[in-house]
Amino acid sequence: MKGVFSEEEEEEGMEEGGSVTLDDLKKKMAEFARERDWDQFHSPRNLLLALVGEVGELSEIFQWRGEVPKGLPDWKEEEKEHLGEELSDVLLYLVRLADICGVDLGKAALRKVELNALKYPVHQCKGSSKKHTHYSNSNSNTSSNNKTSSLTEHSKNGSSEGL
Ligand SMILES: Nc1ccn([C@H]2C[C@H](O)[C@@H](COP(=O)(O)OP(=O)(O)OP(=O)(O)O)O2)c(=O)n1
Repeated sequence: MKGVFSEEEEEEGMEEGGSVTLDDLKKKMAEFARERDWDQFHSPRNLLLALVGEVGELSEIFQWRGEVPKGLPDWKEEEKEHLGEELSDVLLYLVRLADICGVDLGKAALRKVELNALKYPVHQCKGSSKKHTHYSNSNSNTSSNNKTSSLTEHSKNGSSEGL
């Protein structure tokens, strides 16, 4: 990875990946594209297609292997390295797509986690992998409008500060 990170970034620990933020990746991708005069190619549609292509490459790694144990204990180092590369391609295109579309991905994802928690209340779905529609008769917060207003109420109560 030498040469990819500035001295400052290496000191901050970005080289080790420990403290990398979505904002760091967004800036890296913007710089990567600008340096190559590739902003012209990084349109929403192109980035979406590139993202889907990389999801396909990621899927190929697992294709035909059957279920694999968590942590991938039997995989060779080079197989895990390859997996890391494909996961990264997906993440990088996703971060770039969000940036080009003017979406704050970190903020949107945190908000989505809150919405998910409202859609899947612990007391209703603990230990069950059923889709939220399974609970829709007993849960009035299933329409998207209701979800949003519930989230707003939730935020007002101070449970989702900063979202
Ligand atoms: N127009 C492009 C082309 C590439 N990349 C960056 C983002 C991805 O992280 C990576 C994708 O590069 P490749 O298209 O070469 O795909 P792979 O790295 O998967 O290589 P290959 O398809 O040979 O397996 O490079 C980019 O930002 N914009």
